[in-house]
Amino acid sequence: MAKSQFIRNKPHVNIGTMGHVDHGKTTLTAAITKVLADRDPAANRYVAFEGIDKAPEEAARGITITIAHVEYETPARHYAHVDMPGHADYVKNMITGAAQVDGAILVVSAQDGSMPQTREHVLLAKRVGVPYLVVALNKSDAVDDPELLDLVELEVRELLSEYGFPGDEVPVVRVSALKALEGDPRWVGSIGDLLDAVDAYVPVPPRELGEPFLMPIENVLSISGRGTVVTGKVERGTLHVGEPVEVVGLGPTVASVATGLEMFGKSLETAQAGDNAAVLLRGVKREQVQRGQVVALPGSVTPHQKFRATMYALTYAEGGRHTPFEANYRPQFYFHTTDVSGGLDLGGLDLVMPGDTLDDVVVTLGKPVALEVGLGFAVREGNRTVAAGTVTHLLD
Ligand SMILES: Nc1nc2c(ncn2[C@@H]2O[C@H](COP(=O)(O)OP(=O)(O)OP(=O)(O)O)[C@@H](O)[C@H]2O)c(=O)[nH]1
Ligand SMILES: [Mg+2]
Repeated sequence: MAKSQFIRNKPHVNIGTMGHVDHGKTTLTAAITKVLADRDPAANRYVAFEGIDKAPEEAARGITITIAHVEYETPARHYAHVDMPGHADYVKNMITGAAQVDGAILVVSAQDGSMPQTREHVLLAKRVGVPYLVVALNKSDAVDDPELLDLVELEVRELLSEYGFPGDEVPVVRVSALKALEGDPRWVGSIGDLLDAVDAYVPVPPRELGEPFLMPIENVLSISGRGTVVTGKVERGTLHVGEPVEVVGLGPTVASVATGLEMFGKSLETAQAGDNAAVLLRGVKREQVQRGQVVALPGSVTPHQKFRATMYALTYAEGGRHTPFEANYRPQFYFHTTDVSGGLDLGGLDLVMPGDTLDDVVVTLGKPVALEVGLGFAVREGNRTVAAGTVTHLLD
């Protein structure tokens, strides 16, 4: 299959949209691709609203396109943009770092102002270390009174400052995603202003290119005539076509060689930290690999079932429980890209209240996972994230 080459001629930056339900995150994502495709059709493709949150059948063709990723280019940069489909996914993905972004666009409806999930997302962004936020004051077309817009802007700046972001400095851009999609020149210009603000305000982060290669698997595809392909975001290091890798966690470690690499459907010679890559694995059957494993430099990470950790139990206002949990608690532990069930030894405590921080708990997992000291995880019940933790010592 002849593929065009991915040209790494601009810095690559990962961003995403966050904000309260219905404030226009998906419409804005579509509008950004439209405005950029109109400006530079050679570099950009318009992705309509309907094409953004759902899994396209073309997943098998453009093998790197995982569900919610959209790519686009400004004159300065190449962006991968993630539009989280729902609140629960958002919280889970943020807290585990699965959707680690270099910056985020906080979408706030100018009609409604800051709402509960706006606050919750700002708090989580701070807690998980999203370094930069840019505010899109969306639906500005629907507010006639400029003083009202000023008021909403002030309120958002205060909210940001309350959670430790530089509320006075953060760019706040008044946009209308809907009118920009309809081609209204004034509002098309507003999307341009927003992109300029993102280009200028969100720096290109240092990438850990010298570290051992690691990519948590998000998706597994079998491409007829080629073999098994795994996709995910490269967390660190670099991988060249032809290099050996191991697939680690959840079952026996699988040794393979990366015989092909792609990004957004274009072939790559080298995948590197920050890329949303697809890796073609030589001699691996589809059933041998799964979401939740990692692709790593051989010998660099090992599977473990037992570890010590620090943990923070989310409050009800942060989306956590409103009741404490007790000894013998058996929730799900979300690592990298998947849940594994396990037990929590509270080290003599009887109860953990929402809002508590625990310095030393022991977790025993039902299955081995590729673990390292410093790795973050979420503790979940059903779809709800109730706690967040960090691995401090590996035991077994
Ligand atoms: N007037 C006006 N309406 C808008 C604008 N942007 C989005 N909308 C409308 O707001 C509604 C919600 O938009 P979405 O883009 O689905 O919002 P969302 O934040 O992605 O919503 P969830 O994914 O459900 O959290 C839709 O009916 C949009 O047409 C805008 O700039 N102006
Ligand atoms: Mg949406």
